[in-house]
Amino acid sequence: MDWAEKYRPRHLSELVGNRESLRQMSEWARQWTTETPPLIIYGKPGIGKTSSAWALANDMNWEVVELNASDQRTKGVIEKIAGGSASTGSLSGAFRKLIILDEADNLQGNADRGGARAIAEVIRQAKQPLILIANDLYGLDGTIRNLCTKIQFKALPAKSLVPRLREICSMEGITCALPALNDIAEQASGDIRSAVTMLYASAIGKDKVGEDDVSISSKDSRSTIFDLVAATLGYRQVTSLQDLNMTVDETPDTVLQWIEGNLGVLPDTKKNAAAYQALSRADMYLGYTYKTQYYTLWRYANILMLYGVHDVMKGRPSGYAKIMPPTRWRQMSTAKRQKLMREHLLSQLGISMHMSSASVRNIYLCPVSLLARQFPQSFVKDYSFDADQLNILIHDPDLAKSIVKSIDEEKKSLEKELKKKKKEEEALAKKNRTLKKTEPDIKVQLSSCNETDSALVMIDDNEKESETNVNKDKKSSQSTLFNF
Ligand SMILES: Nc1ncnc2c1ncn2[C@@H]1O[C@H](COP(=O)(O)OP(=O)(O)OP(=O)(O)O)[C@@H](O)[C@H]1O
Repeated sequence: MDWAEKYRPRHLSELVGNRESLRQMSEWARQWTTETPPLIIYGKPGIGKTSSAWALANDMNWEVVELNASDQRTKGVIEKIAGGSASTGSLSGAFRKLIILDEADNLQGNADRGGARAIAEVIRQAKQPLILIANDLYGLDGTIRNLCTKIQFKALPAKSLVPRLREICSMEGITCALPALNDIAEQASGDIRSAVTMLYASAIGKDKVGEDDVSISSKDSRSTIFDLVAATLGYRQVTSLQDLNMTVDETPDTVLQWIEGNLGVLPDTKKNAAAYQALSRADMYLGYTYKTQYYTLWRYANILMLYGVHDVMKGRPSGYAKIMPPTRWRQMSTAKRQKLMREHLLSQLGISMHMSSASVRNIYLCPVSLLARQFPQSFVKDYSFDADQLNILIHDPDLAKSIVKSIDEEKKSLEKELKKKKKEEEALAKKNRTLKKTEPDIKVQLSSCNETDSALVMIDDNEKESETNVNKDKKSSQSTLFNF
């Protein structure tokens, strides 16, 4: 068994980091009733989302049913598992059954004809605790997203990974040099699964793991790109930048973005300009390459970006460099998320207005925004918008947040009331049923009453008869004038 699986945390207390998120999960589970909204746990891969859901179930002594993207996750299937009784009464003695919908951002992919809204309805009615797990919160359908309580899991800083790696080493009975552990933790970029797997790969067949074992075993592109960028910027001395570049498993345009992202602002403006000029020339060669499909030109791009920038940086004292992935990528991923959100909103509006998303965007977005500003509550209710989506239309994040919050609260209290009413109705129906059950006894009693009544009547009649007889007798026994 690989170590990532072998050392999967079994209890919440064994998980590293994200303490506040774990506390919220535990609180949710302890206070769970059929009225509690399901959870969405979201965040980067390999940081403990799935493990925490399993660990929670273990801590609560709940059974687990996990539905992955490969399973058929139709409305019918989820309904079958999540519906039914609120307690399992299972053979294992578990009181509840935690349903885990992993990769929930892919839920609609294989949904049945009812689609996401139907699944949302099933989730709303679920009689068992339910946790949805996703990498991208906005990959989830809006209706489903708005139904759930959201908990974010964040990637962990390298320093919090090292103790966990050390713990695994001691459990495996191996020694690992601290710089090697630091190296692994740095390279993992907050992904614990990747850190544990790297440690496993470095330690195969060894009792001791040194720094060299890590760099040899980790053919991870990020480790060499860090080296390459550090060497290009003059923080590290290497014999040949070109040779080092050959070992990097990245295309030249990615390397260029890494160098540009870590260039920073140099105090000497002339040097700054020269570095950017080298990058710009390299970029031109990349353009020629893609235009002509003549990949020999890559070499020119590489030489220009590596040696061009290195030449400017000459004389920098070597030492520690904090090399980071280009901020442009982070901005791009935020922009991508916003784009996804916008597209989803336009398609929702388009469906209700019977037109394409493009028409809504190009022609009607302005009047729709004005309407949304006038009637924000109706928009949120009709389209199940969350605060971010409403904000796209009304451009007022605080107002959007407060409107969505108040509607959520209203919805919750309404649902509570409905459930209360339903419970009352159920109780009344139950009472009626028990009354009906006891009715035949009453009938029996009544019929037996009738029988006694008739018996009494009979007795009465008999008595009357006997009375008349007696009377007759009396009469007959009485002496009359005729007897004499
Ligand atoms: N917080 C953590 N503490 C300890 N180990 C962890 C933690 N997070 C992840 N791991 C290790 O990584 C492995 C994978 O974790 P898990 O499946 O929970 O990640 P995930 O966030 O759900 O990833 P994905 O989104 O890819 O499913 C675990 O088996 C465990 O070995």
